Amino acid sequence: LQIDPENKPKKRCYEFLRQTSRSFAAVIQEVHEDLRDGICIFYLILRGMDTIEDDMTIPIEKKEPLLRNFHNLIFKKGWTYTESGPNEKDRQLLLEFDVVIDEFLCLKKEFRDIIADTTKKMGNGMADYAKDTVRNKYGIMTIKDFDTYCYYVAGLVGIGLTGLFATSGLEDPEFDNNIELANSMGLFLQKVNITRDYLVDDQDGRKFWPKEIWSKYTNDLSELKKPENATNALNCLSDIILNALQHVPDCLTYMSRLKEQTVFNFCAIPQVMAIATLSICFRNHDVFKKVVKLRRGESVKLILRSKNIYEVADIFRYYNRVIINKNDPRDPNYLKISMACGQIEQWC
Ligand SMILES: COc1cccc([C@H]2O[C@H](CC(=O)N[C@@H](CC(=O)O)C(=O)O)C(=O)N(CC(C)(C)C)c3ccc(Cl)cc32)c1OC
Repeated sequence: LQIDPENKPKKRCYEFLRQTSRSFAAVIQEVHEDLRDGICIFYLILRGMDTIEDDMTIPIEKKEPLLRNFHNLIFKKGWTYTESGPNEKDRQLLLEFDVVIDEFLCLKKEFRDIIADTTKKMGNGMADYAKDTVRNKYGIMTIKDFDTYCYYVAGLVGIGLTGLFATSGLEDPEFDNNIELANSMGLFLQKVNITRDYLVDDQDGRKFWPKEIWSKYTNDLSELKKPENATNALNCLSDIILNALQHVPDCLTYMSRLKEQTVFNFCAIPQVMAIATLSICFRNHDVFKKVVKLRRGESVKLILRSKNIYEVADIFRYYNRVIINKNDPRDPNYLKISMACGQIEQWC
């Protein structure tokens, strides 16, 4: 029997975690030990699938079965993926994916079932979108489409994590019934990322902003970045931010129901970063010139403050006010924005 005293595979998984996302890795490492490994492995499996979905060098004939089959591949000891493109950010993770699989197989069965079920649904959703040429050519069409896409890539993560929290015993077993709220946790984060990443996605030729929104302001999403379209660009930006803001009450309700401190921090930190990012993006033309990022000092302050629902509600109220103060009566979305912010103000 070969015992690995320091259990190197597990260490290696946390090294991958640190490589993929420094700030978030630190938050995961603080999570209660009954959930830490489950969340770390879940995160790496999702990262692996996301890397395959993002890799434009993989032909759809190979990508589709890979994604649809990923929930089985995570049970295949020794499996790795060696054909990902040269510039793929997480190439190393896929090259050593057997390490992730070994750790996944050590998780308790309830965790394996939840992770495998989430991976299966997400893999099929990603495959459906990857092969849909209409969407690839014209991007996401309707707001309903937008919510469906975000459900597959982010809502399912919130729902899967909620299952892990409930199964671990650290949160209410009934916590599992907050499917809608868990979905909102994912949709809010994903929509903020899609809003912030306008330029990066435009440069990669990807259109995530739904046509039902941008077609009110331009004939082509890419045109919004031109200086002569600045007014339409800012009003379109308000429209998609309005869409994201509608998930905030659900996210606050979800967080108000969490009991365990490290689970709360793990959930709250990305949410406060998201509302801060969204408020900085609001009516900020830099969104069409670069990737708008929070200053380091502000992020650190937010991380230190997100300790309980009162502090988190305070933070949401503050950034909500930033949006209200920047709201412009000449913006066609002016009234809807003030209504959405009014709702958030009320919740807080
Ligand atoms: C209850 O639900 C959650 C509770 C806590 C955290 C997350 C969510 O937060 C990170 C936070 C994160 O990864 N932040 C990045 C910042 C960035 O992406 O710009 C980072 O800090 O590097 C995030 O963004 N995503 C990616 C998706 C949104 C697609 C799910 C994510 C991916 C895998 C996992 Cl296991 C978790 C999350 C939750 O998921 C909804």
